[in-house]
Parts: sequence; C-alpha cells; structure tokens
Amino acid sequence: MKEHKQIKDWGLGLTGPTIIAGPCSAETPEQIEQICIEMKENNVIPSMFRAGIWKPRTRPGSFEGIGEEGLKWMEIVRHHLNIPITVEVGNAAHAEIALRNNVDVVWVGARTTVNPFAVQEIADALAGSDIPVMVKNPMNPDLDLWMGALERFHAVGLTKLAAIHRGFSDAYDKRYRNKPNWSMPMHLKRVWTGMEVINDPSHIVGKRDGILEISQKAMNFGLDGLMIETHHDPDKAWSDAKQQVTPARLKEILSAIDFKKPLESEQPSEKLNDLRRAVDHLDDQLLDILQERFAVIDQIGAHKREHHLSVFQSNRWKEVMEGRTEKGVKKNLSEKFMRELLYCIHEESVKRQEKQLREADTVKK
Ligand SMILES: C=C(O[C@@H]1C=C(C(=O)O)C=C[C@H]1O)C(=O)O
Repeated sequence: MKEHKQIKDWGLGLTGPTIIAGPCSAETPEQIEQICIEMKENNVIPSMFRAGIWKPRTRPGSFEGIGEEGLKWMEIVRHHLNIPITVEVGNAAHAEIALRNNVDVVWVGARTTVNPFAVQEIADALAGSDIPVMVKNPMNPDLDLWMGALERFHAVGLTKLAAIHRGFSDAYDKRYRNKPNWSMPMHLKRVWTGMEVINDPSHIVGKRDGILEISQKAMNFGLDGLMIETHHDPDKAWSDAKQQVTPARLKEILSAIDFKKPLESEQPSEKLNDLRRAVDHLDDQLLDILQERFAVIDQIGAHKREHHLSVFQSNRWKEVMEGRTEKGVKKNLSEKFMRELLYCIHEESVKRQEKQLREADTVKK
C-alpha cells in the first residue's frame, strides 16, 4: 500500500488521541439529544460521535438498527457538539446512504471485514468520494484479512484510512467478549508506517468494568485512540446494554487514563540517546554472533553432505531447544520468547544446510 493519510490529515480538524464516543445504536432523537447534553454537561466532547444505524446482530430477532432515519438525527449532534459523525456500513447500499446523508467517516465492522466480497462492494460504492474509512479487525485473528480489507479501500483511491482493534472471537477464553491481540495492531503499524489504530475497549471487554484497564493498555502499546460506547441510560439501551457507559463515566475513564505520546512528537533526551546507542552496539554484537553461528552451521552442513546425513536432526535439536530455553529462562527471558527465537534460528539453519545439499546435487547432475 502506498501512502495513506493520518487522522490529522483527514481534513476534519482532528488531533490525537482520537476519542470516538456515542451509543451502540441510534434509538430515538431524544436519546441522541440526551447523550449530547450530558456530554456537554460533563465537559467530555469526543473527537467524533459514533452511532450504529444498521446493526449486524448475531441472531435475528434483536434490534437491527433504525436505518436511514437515524442519520437525520445526526444533525442534533452537529447542533450540540459540532463534531464529525461516524457510522458503520455493512454493504454497498449502506455506503451510498451514508454518503448521501453527509456522514463524515464510515467504519466497517468485524462481521463485514471477514467477507472480501462485501468489503469490495463497499469500497466500490465509496470510490470517487474522499470519505475516511476505519476498518475493524475481522472476527477471527487473521491479519491478512484485516490488511486485505484496508488494501481494497486504498486500491479504489480512498487514502484516509485507519484500523480499529476490537478484539477477536475466542470459543474458549471467556475472560473477554473479544480477546485482544496486541501484536496484530503493532504489526499493522510496522508494515504501514503511520497507520493509526484506534482501540475499541467496549467490544473487547463486553461489560462496563475493565474498559479503563484495556484503554490504558492500548495507550501503553502506543495505539492512537479509543472508541467507547456511550449512552445516557446504558441499562435501557436497545443493544449492547452491558458494555455502554454514561457520559459521566466516560469523563472519569478519560481523566484516569495516562495518555502516552509518541517520541517523535518531541526531542529525545540525551539519556535516551545514550541508551539507544548501547542497544545499537549490542545489536551489532548479536549480528556478529549470528554470523559466526551460521558459519559453523555451514561447516556441519558440509559434513552432512559428505556423509549423506539428513539436515534435520531431531535429537540434537531437542537438546538445543530444551537446554537453551532453560538457560534463557534463568536469565529472565520468557520461555515463549526463547522458543520462538530458537525456532526461528533452527529454521534458518536447516534451510541453509538443505540448500547446500541441493547445490551439491545440482553440481553432480
Ligand atoms: C546444526 C545442525 O543441524 C540442524 C540445526 C541445529 C541448530 O541450529 O542448532 C540443530 C540440529 C539440526 O536439526 C546439527 O545437526 O547439529
């Protein structure tokens, strides 16, 4: 994906961290107005107002959203709060209606991100507009599917993009409604420098308690904003009653969070520069050691070639894996990290040796 724009460049006058708040579903004009009034009273004006207009429900029979009529009520939000509006679109028709009703930002929900056909249809419907699009992670922890959806929007010329981490469905781990996976948002940010990821603690936790903790964690990891479902009377909400908070509680949550800033926003201190230089030096040593290790691996490879031995030697490998992991754990390195590191090194070793055997075969033929 070529350049995409950051939230501050969407032209909506937003600066980070982006706080998106509003009800799970738009229910009535009175509800929308009351939420706005309470946001004002509590002096908690989000960067964007969210409202579900079309609700993809797991099973039929629950409230499936008010539809286009609800978009007219967004004028109430503009009147009271004067902030951009974002809604979820689940198909091409929703996308067209959202554009017609001057919605400022759309998001694609987890149940839609899983379906490349639906994503493509939405992208085609939005093509030609300049609307920003936020893509929630798919239900299942499939990074490619998430990236693929963002790429589909980019491919039709929509470059105002962001991702939303709302956690992943997990059949066994019931601590969360949707289990967070902090590596995936960080991976997105590594692959696409500058890709901003908003965290959605409401859908991760699934209940009011714990929203603060998950929000703080997201900020610690360096995510770029929060989407928190907010309702003036959460217990009476028509959807997601358990996980919505009042504007007063939203204010408390936001005041309690220690928002972290990216280092790029200021000059690094001398101390940090010194420490980073030390890391650079150690990394150089690490590379020298790896180079040396692989030179020995190549010598073992030559020996195997000569004596017709296979490259993968499970007993030796087991010994290396178990022995080094134990040593690493004693040095305060996590077992998971040790196993992943050793696995990676071993993969490379056997691939190099296999290449040596193959090259020897080619010479013979
Ligand atoms: C280096 C060897 O080849 C492979 C690579 C190993 C390693 O990287 O430590 C260990 C066992 C083998 O599967 C070997 O046989 O000793």
